[in-house]
Amino acid sequence: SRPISTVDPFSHGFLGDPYPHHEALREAGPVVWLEKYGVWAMARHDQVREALTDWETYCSSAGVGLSDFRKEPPWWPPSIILEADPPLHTRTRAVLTRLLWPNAIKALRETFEREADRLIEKLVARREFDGIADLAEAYPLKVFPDAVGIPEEGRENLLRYGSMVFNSFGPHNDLLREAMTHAGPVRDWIMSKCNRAALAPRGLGMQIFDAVDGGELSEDEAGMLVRSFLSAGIDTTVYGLGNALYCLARYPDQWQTLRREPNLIRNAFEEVLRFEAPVQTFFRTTTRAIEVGGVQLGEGEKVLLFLAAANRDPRRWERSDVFDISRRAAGHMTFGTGVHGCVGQSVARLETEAILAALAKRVESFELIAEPRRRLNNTLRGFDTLPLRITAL
Ligand code: HEM
Ligand SMILES: O=C(O)c1ccc(C2CC2)cc1
Repeated sequence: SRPISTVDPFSHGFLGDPYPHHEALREAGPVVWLEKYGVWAMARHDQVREALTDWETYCSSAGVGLSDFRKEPPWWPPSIILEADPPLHTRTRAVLTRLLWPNAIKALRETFEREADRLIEKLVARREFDGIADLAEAYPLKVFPDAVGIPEEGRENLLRYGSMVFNSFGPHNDLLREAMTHAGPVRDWIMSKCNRAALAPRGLGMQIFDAVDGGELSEDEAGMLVRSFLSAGIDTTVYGLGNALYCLARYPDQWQTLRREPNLIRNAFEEVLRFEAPVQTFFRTTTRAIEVGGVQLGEGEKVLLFLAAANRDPRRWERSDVFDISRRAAGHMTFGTGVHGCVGQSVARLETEAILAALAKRVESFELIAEPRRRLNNTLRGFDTLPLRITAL
């Protein structure tokens, strides 16, 4: 017998307030059958970590969304890194790992910190602003596309494309349909940036094409990896930064601790990622029959991994529902883990830490002056608006 749940994890109700549903899924068993979609769910830390680590049993090449690429045509040409298994994945991942290595991040640090200081000085002068439009979107849309080497005009397409990408990992619901309304022009804009002619000479994008000249990639593969940067590198950090601002405004005592101890900034972002994961879920597909917690999974079955539920599993975390920037937050699943663990996490950390450091130098306190509105998405969790007022130091 297998534990069964009738919950719809892509409904507005679930996406709006997932935590009670996560708790129910964790308590139902190590693996639970989701009747609504005919897929398995794993919500406990141990099972999520195990599935992400065992890429041979739980593969990515059938897609990391609900759709099984072997049974229905993918909506986009599959990513040659996210939606690939070794050996293809090993070669493409090696290129991006080298480009985003700590040395590369050091080269970006000065620029990212200068841009953060400039933006925060402007916002402190304004006193009231929207934490999403004026900060969480504005900053990543400036610094990362600059680093990749694409021009300024048309960058709002990056947000539209992110919404298409992250909603496409879910079912054909209203959120996906809404995201796809202008899919054609948005996709054309994105693909127009994924070639040598569109990229600045020494940016991260052109560095991918340098790997072609070194014989590691084909010209087409290089274009696909630039698409990966433009797909993964913006919306994730926008939602992550927005969630950081929300947590620190919602728990002012944590902000006061952080402001007084800026060396906690790195750990504070890790706790934000654990407590309010911007990326909530990903799928895998079984490559063989396997028994989990006494339950038999068949070959070719989709498994929905609830990263955000694993992050609050009381089997792994003390006071798992408490936002505490002093706890050891390492071990959260929000960057994934194993061979597909986020290759851009150093960029994400650099962006968020630069903003938090710029705020800690100038802001005594900040508060929500109205109820924030959520931006629902099949994969991402975060806000559409975050009305903030700050008090300068
Ligand atoms: C807070 C920000 C971010 C979060 C929460 C995040 C989360 C994730 C997660 C969960 C995965 C694993 C997906 C899986 O296992 O199927 C992943 C992979 C990936 N991320 Fe990130 N990411 C973030 C920022 C970034 C940035 C800034 C970049 C680009 C520089 C990036 C590029 C990638 C790529 C290319 C992969 C695929 C890696 C692979 O499959 O080997 N991400 N990310
Ligand atoms: O390679 C890609 O296109 C890609 C798209 C989205 C992500 C999400 C996990 C951050 C990662 C990679």
